[in-house]
Amino acid sequence: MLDAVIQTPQSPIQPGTVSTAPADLLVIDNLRGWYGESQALHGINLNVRRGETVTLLGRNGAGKTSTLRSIMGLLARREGSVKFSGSELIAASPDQIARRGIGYCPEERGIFAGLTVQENLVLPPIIKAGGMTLAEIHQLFPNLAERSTSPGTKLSGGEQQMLAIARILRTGADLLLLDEPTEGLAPVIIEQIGHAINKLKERGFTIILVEQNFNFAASVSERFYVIEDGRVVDHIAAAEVADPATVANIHSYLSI
Ligand SMILES: Nc1ncnc2c1ncn2[C@@H]1O[C@H](COP(=O)(O)OP(=O)(O)OP(=O)(O)O)[C@@H](O)[C@H]1O
Repeated sequence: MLDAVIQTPQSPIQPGTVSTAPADLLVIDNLRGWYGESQALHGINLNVRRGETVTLLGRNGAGKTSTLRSIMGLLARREGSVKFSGSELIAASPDQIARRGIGYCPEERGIFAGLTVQENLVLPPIIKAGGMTLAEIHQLFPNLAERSTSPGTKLSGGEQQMLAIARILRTGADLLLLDEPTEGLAPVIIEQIGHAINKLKERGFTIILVEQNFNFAASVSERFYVIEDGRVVDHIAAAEVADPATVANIHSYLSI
């Protein structure tokens, strides 16, 4: 575990500097974000390599959702640097960011209740080649194929979550931001979501996950960043999670 220096096996990063490793799909440097006058992010530094799944851990109010929203340009004011595929996005609009290939699945899922599963699924525009076809999405989430004509109001929480993820897979986005995909779901559904995320990893998607469910996060992630008070305070590689002392430390960060 690393406190003062945040680093990954292939691309060491000193705090406040930007990695230049070619495999880094996303590099965030000293990201600060505000809601009105209130500052939520005080200097986030992290990097995500192409094909990796990285989880942001931390207590309620630590700044995990705000980090995802900042990546998408959804905070009214943000400063610092967010580089995606080498291009700076800090001044880009949410629309421009989505068109670059970043898909956001918010905690509240945002399913349109009056539309059917199929209508929800085809609503977001395809922004670039390489997205999944409807047949591939139905293979990944068979429940959605069965519920194709059901209105959003009739879906279970698990089905809504599957639909929320499925919607961004068609668009051609290659970086997926998933905010608490297991929240409020039964263990059997969480298992299905985990299975789907592992399939997406196999397909080469890069994923940033926000999770309170550490056991779930550990089953799909290569690395973890711990966020406290709008800053990254620790970085943990999956291999370290085998160490009970590391797990105890993570639980202390999460107050569980
Ligand atoms: N819309 C908002 N307006 C004002 N302050 C906000 C807003 N959303 C979040 N905040 C504040 O920003 C800080 C970070 O919140 P954030 O939602 O990013 O935390 P989190 O780690 O995702 O926690 P949670 O799991 O509770 O969502 C908190 O102090 C929170 O109160």
